[in-house]
Amino acid sequence: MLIDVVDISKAYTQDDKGEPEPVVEDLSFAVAEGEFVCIIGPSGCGKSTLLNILAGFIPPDRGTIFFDGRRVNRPDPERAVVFQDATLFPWMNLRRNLELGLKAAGVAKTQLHDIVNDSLALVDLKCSQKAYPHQLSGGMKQRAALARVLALQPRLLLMDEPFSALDADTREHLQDQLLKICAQRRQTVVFVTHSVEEAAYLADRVVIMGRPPNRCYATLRIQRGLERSRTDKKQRANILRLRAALKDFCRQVPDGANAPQV
Ligand SMILES: Nc1ncnc2c1ncn2[C@@H]1O[C@H](COP(=O)(O)OP(=O)(O)OP(=O)(O)O)[C@@H](O)[C@H]1O
Repeated sequence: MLIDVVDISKAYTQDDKGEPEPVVEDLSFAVAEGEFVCIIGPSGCGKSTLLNILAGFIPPDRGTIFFDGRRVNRPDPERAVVFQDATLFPWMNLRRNLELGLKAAGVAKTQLHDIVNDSLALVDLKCSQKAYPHQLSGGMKQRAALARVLALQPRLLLMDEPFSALDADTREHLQDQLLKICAQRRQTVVFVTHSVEEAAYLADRVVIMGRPPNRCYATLRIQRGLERSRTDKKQRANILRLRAALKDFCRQVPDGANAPQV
């Protein structure tokens, strides 16, 4: 397994005097190399917290994350993150934005040109390399943010609702582009989304997180035919199973119960 999440828990204190409120509790799952795993769950259930722990931005209070057998305890370009808002530097054109991340990662100057070209080509943005962020549409900015991260050739791509601010057509186009890139690179992805349809379309497996205080977790393997479809019978069944699991998870469940595989 590329990632092993072992019994992690995280609590936050909302003010200085209050008791820490658990956000993630005793969560375990694993992700294989090349697998696409989506995380879904109701608002506030700790999806972004989990992603930040996987990225090494924040430590869990208990439990451990292993990445390729090594304990995760700090951020690393091997585990790159794409956020909901494309955080591009507005005073730099696209090419410069991509170069900056590569320079910070210590990539040699002689390699920059080719890596940036390849990464922009992957997301169909080579023609816009001289454009500044304010000259790009929302979808183009998000593709640029993806290109910047792909340029680093991360072994794990962590994505926090990267397409949620986009219109439906752009979103579907980017989903397909991402899947194409993942197939080309055998990219491992952990992708947070609110959308059951998005999770069912993109994921090989979905981790479902329940709502506090009585939380539980389960994983669901997505069933599909040879071709991915947004509408076929298997896909409709996946969506229904995910919806049913989420509905269950938003209800009160027995304290500490860890749900079985859905
Ligand atoms: N740094 C922090 N300090 C205190 N509380 C926090 C902090 N970060 C998150 N929280 C709280 O932890 C809970 C989970 O937040 P998180 O953003 O992980 O949930 P989420 O499932 O990603 O939510 P959403 O779907 O709405 O984005 C929320 O109640 C939030 O207010």
